[in-house]
Amino acid sequence: MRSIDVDPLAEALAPPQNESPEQRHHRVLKERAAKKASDEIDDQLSRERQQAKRQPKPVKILLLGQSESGKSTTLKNFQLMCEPKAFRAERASWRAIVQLNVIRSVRIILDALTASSSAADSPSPRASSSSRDSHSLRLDADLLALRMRLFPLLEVHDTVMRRLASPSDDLPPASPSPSSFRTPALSTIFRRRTGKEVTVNSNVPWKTAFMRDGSERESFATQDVVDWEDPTDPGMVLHERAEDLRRLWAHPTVHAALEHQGIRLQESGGFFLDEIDVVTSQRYVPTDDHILRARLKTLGVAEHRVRLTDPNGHITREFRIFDVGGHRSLRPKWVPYFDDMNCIIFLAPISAFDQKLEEEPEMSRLADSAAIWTSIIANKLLQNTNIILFLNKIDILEAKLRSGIRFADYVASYGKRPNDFDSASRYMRKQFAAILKDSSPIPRLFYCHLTSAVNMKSTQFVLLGIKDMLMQHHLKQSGLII
Ligand SMILES: Nc1nc2c(ncn2[C@@H]2O[C@H](COP(=O)(O)OP(=O)(O)OP(=O)(O)O)[C@@H](O)[C@H]2O)c(=O)[nH]1
Ligand SMILES: [Mg+2]
Repeated sequence: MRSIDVDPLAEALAPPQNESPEQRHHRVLKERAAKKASDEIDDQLSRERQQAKRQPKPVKILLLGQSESGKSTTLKNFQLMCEPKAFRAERASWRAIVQLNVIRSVRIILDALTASSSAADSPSPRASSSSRDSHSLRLDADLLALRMRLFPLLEVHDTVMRRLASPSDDLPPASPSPSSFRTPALSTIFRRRTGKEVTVNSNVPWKTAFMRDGSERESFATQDVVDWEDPTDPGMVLHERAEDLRRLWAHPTVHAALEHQGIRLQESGGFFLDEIDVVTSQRYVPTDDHILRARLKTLGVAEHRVRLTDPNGHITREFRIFDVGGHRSLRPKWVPYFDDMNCIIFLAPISAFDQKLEEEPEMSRLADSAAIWTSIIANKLLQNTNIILFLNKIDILEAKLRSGIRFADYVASYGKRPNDFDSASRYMRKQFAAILKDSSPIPRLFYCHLTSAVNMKSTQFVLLGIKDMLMQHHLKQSGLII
C-alpha cells in the first residue's frame, strides 16, 4: 500500500465500524453538542477581539530617575489609587520589607558604633588630639550588652532575604526558633554585612513569599493576610527585642556615633525607628503610610498593570507602568522601553542636594539627576513623548533647609538667595525648565510638580490629574474623541 492511500486523520475521525443505529444517534447528538460549544467559544473570542479593538490601547507610563528618587513609591501611589484592594492584599509582603528595613537601620547603627568606638580606641595621634570627642563615643556596658542582644536580628535578616529571593524554595529545615538564636562571632557578622540595601529582583514573585495561601484566606481587609502561625516569621523576634530596640534608638551615644559618621538615618528610605512600638507590636500589619515608606530597591525593569473599572466592575482602561532600577549599572536597561511610551514621569529627589551618589562618591546627587534629565530630554526617541517632572522629596528638603543646612554651600550658583524652601525649590524648577528648553530636539511643554511621594493624598491628587490628561490625550490619538 502506498502511503498516500492511508489518511490517519480521516481514519481517526471516522465513525466506528459496525455502529448500531442507536450508537449512531448518540454519537451525532454528542458531536452536535460539541460543535455548539465550540461555536460559542469562537463567538465569545470574536466578541472579545472586537471589544479589544474598540477599546483604547493600554496607556504606558515609564518611571525614570536615579536610585532612591521615589519611582517605586510613585508606582505604589498609583496602585493604591486605582486598585486599592489588590494592593492592600499584599500587605503581608510589605510587612516583611518594613521588618527588613528596621533590621537594616539597626545594622547601620551597630556599624557606626563599631567604627566610632574603634576610632576612639585607636592610639593614633589624631585620635588623641580630639580626645574629648573620642571619649564621648566609648561604648558603655549598657550599650555593649544591647549590641550583643541585637546581633541575632542580623541572622533574621538573612533568613528573610533568602525567602524573598526564592519564595517557592523550601527554607532550610533547621531555621532556629526565635528565642533560640545564637549570637555569632562579631568578626563573621561584620565580614558578611556591609550596609547592603534590601533588593529583590523584579522578576522574582517575591510578593507571594509572605502571603497566606489564598484558599485559606477569608478577607483582604483584616489581619488575615499574614500567616501568624509561621515559625520563621521575623515579627516574633522583633517583638521580643522591642525594648532593646527602643533603648538603642534612645541612647545618646548612638546619635553621636551616627553624627560622627555623617549618617542621617531619619532622612533615608525605610526609616521606622521612631515608630518602633508600632512596627514591633504583636500582629503588626503595615498601614498604607508604612507601605509607602518601606524601602525596597528595584533591580531590572518591572511592568505593572493597573486596571480601571466602571461601577459594574468592567475594565474600562488599562495602565501599564514600568518601574526601573535607578542605580547607574541598571540605566542601560531603560533604553529598550523608550520607543513605545505614552508618558515618562521623571523623578528628581531635590532634597539630595547635599548628598553624593552612592555608586560614584565624587558625584553630587543633584548633578546626577540634572545629567539624566538632560539626556532624557535630548533623546530623539523620546521627542514626542510627554515628560512630566516630579521634583520629589520636598518634605525632606523643607526640613533640611529649616535645620540650617545651606543650599548655597552645595550649589554655588544659588548665590545669596534666601535659604528657604520656596526660593530653593523655585530655583531648581527654573534650572530643570532651562535644561528642557535648551536640550529638547523639538519645543515641548514643561510639566512639573513639587511632590512628596510618601504623602498619599497630595501625590494621588497629582497622579489623578496626570491619569485624566493621559486618558484624554490617548483617546484623541485613538480617534475616539475629537
Ligand atoms: N520622606 C520622603 N521619602 C520618600 C519620598 N519619596 C520616596 N521616599 C522614600 O525613599 C525611599 C526610596 O524610594 P523608592 O521609591 O524606593 O526609590 P526608587 O526611585 O524606586 O529607587 P530604585 O528602586 O533604587 O531605583 C523609600 O523608602 C521611599 O519611601 C518623599 O517624597 N519623601
Ligand atoms: Mg524602585
